[in-house]
Amino acid sequence: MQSGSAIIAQRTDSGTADEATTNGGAMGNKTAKGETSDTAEIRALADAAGYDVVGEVTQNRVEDSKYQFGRGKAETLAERVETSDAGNVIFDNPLSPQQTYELGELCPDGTEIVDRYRLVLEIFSQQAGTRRAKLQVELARLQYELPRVRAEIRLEKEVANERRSRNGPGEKEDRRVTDIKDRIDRIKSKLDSLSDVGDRRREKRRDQGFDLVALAGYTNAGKSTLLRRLADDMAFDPNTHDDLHESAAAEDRLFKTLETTTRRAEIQDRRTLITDTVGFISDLPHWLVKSFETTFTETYEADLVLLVADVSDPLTELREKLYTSLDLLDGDAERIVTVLNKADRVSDSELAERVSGVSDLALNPVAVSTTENDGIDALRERIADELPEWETDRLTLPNTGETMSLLSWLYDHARVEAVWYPSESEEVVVEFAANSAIAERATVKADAISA
Ligand SMILES: Nc1nc2c(ncn2[C@@H]2O[C@H](COP(=O)(O)OP(=O)(O)OP(=O)(O)O)[C@@H](O)[C@H]2O)c(=O)[nH]1
Ligand SMILES: [Mg+2]
Repeated sequence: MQSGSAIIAQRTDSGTADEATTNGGAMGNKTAKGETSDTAEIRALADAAGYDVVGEVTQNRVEDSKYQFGRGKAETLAERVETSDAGNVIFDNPLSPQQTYELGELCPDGTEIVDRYRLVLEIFSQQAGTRRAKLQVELARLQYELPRVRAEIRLEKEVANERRSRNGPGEKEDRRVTDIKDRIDRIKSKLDSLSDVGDRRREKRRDQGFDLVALAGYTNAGKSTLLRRLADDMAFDPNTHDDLHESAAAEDRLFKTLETTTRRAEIQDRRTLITDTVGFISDLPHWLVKSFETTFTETYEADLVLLVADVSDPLTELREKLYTSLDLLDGDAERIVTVLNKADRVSDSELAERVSGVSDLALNPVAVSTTENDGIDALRERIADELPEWETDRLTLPNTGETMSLLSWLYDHARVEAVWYPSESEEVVVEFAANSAIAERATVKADAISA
């Protein structure tokens, strides 16, 4: 038995986020009157894409191959669309190309049939701001289209064969497929070159003594808000750090963040760069997740991942979201600290219940309220604890100008613990702690001075 649901919706004029925003409470236990929790997430997604939802139709039964719903339900849906005068039907589940076609035939002329994947693509393309995000969305869209175009060609061929037509679709349609494939290849190679840039940038940042922290988690968990809370207000040189932005946009809306934003934060005495990433959601197809690979790479290659979750979600939902997030992180992330955010929305006993209820998924989670600035200091301590240990090193150098400039380089890139000038010698001794890249470079520099 599978449950299917569809919502009937109307595009708002602007199609933009702001006007369509309701609170993200559209999810889970916070459902408004008249909507079932079954449709909460698809409603929130529709809202994020700029639709006004005017009704819903749900059914519990085995999926029907023609309409996804059984015929009776599909007809009810079509009638409801007719009377509500809405132009869109949005299915929570993916639809096959045939189902999309059949539903289009059944509903009033001009009704747009949208499924979950297409809806997510719509949101993504509205949100994509940077070149990389645009390319990723375009890649996802082409990958969505490819099997559909293939199916369309198959259907056309069948129809042509039935009519015994001699001029059935041939080369021309095949070209539609090759066109899409060519575009996919081109976009992939562009993205590859952009991710090389990302690799080099990450390398360089480690060399500069930064620890890399990534924020990950379900959409609307509060990642961008937390980034702003943790970050220093320091402006960065846009020439060397072209993905560092003053702000990470936060809004109570699904998929607000579609590209990575990195900001600098001093955590205890560690200089970190914290990167905000695209939010997760369940039931996303593999190709869609893959198209955001460059975003995920930031997460995999970070020294530490903060997995943010909304602790005010009911326990089952919280568990599902954590599970989805961990699954997407795919065991690749080395160190994960789970942050249970929005603690201000639950009572102490509810919080305790959630913490013990997720103990198999999240060991020692940190509960915080980002908006109330509660628990943030404890989180900072925890981050500092979990970052890879710094090496402690001692260098003995001649007391020269070159040594002084190495010393000032160390002040910039490491934590200088002590400097002393042993009497009876013309030497300087410096003791410092640093990440391995910095410690290695310091040794190389010191060797050059002593040689
Ligand atoms: N009550 C409460 N609300 C919070 C807290 N932290 C964030 N929020 C709200 O949650 C909503 C979502 O926050 P974002 O920071 O945009 O969430 P996100 O995880 O970046 O979302 P995506 O970019 O879509 O993945 C916003 O309305 C925030 O104001 C918190 O500690 N308590
Ligand atoms: Mg965000």
